Order: sequence, then structure tokens, then C-alpha cells
Amino acid sequence: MSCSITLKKLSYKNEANELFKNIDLNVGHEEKVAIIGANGAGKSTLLKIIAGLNFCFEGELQLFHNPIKNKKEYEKFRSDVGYLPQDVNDYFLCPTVIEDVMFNLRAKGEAKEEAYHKAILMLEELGISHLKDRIIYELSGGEQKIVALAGILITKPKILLLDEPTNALDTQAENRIIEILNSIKKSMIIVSHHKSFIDKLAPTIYNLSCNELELI
Ligand SMILES: Nc1ncnc2c1ncn2[C@@H]1O[C@H](COP(=O)(O)OP(=O)(O)OP(=O)(O)O)[C@@H](O)[C@H]1O
Repeated sequence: MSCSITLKKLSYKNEANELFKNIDLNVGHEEKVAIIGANGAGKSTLLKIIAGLNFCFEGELQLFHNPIKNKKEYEKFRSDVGYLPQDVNDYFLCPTVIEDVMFNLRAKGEAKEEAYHKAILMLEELGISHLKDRIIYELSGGEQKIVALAGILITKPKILLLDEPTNALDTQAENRIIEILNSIKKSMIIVSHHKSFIDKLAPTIYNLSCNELELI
């Protein structure tokens, strides 16, 4: 199987606890995988490791079959990975929604008009055109989460890592996200507490519990 993400005997301990030990995981090309688990089980930590934000692990992380041990080795793949953190409070770099959604495209050298056009389409697709000129820090938590997702999807990463993507979203927004994520053909890992949300999205579900990743 062609794998986008592979974990081999991955172990991690923080100062206080061992969070997971000898975890194996394969996420195939365009496969959607969900991870559930109790508060503090280590789900966000695992996602941060896969997102290249923490290299203090033992074992092996591979992206597209390439072993990655450190930040330098990760850089080659960074633009292939879109990571939505659980808390998007400190996530934004621009004052307004449209500027922030355009930002990553502009950073990649895309012309302003083209980036603006794509950002407008992305806001439409996510149903948040009405937020276009709003100041991000005046938006609700749920609105901020969708804006952050827009800023990620617009760069068309090959892998999506989503930490509680529907946290703080109302039912209508959640259904919109389900529809959009279902229509996207990418490799995805979704961390969520909402089993009903995951059931509509990811055929493969793991439970992170007692240091182990168990297929359920
Ligand atoms: N930066 C940090 N420094 C120290 N401990 C941390 C840090 N981040 C997380 N932890 C601890 O690591 C453990 C796992 O946290 P993590 O956020 O990965 O769990 P989680 O499964 O995502 O939880 P939740 O479902 O509540 O979001 C927790 O005990 C947490 O307190």
C-alpha cells in the first residue's frame, strides 16, 4: 500500500508520563483515519509529532515512505502537510479574514489578485463569505476555526491533520465541514471527541488509550 504517513514503534514520554509506546500506524494515500481517546491520552501530542512540531520521540515517523528524525528533514515535506491545531487563538498572522486566508498563497509567491480570487472562492466553499472583511480576533471560536481551515485548504496540502475540527461549531457549520472533508481526496488524520462526527467521515477509527493505539 502507498502510505502518506507511517509510524513505526513510536514512543513518547513527557516530563510526567509515558503517553504512548511502540505505536504503529499507516495512513494510506487519500485514506481518512480518526483518533479518539480520553482527555489527556496524548492525541494532540501525537498529531503535533506528525505535524513536525515535536521531535522528542522514539521510533520512526515517515511521510511518503521517507523517515524523518528532525526539523531539517521535515522541511522538505512541510508544505505537503496542513495542520489545524485544537486551539487556533494564536494561529492567525493577519488582521482580517481575507488577508489571513490569502497569506499562505502570498508567502508562496502567488500574485495578489490570484491569491485574492482563490481566497474568495475558498470562503464561498466553506460558507463564510460574510466574514471576509471581519477582524479575526473579533470572531467567535467556531468562526475562527473555519477561517483557519480555509487558510489550510487553500494551499492544497496532500495531508490534513485536524485536531478537533468541529470543536465550537454549531450543527450547521459541522455539517458543512463534514460535507467538505468528505469531498476532499487527501490523506487525513482527524482527532475528535465527537463520535457522530467521525462516523460520518472516517471509516477507520483508532482509540488512544493506555499508551496504545487500538483499532475499533
Ligand atoms: N506543552 C506541554 N507541557 C507539558 N505537558 C503537556 C504539554 N502539552 C500537553 N501536555 C500533557 O500531555 C498529556 C497529553 O496531552 P494532549 O493534549 O496530547 O492530550 P489529548 O489526548 O489531546 O487531550 P484532550 O482530549 O483533552 O485534548 C496531558 O497530560 C497534558 O497535560
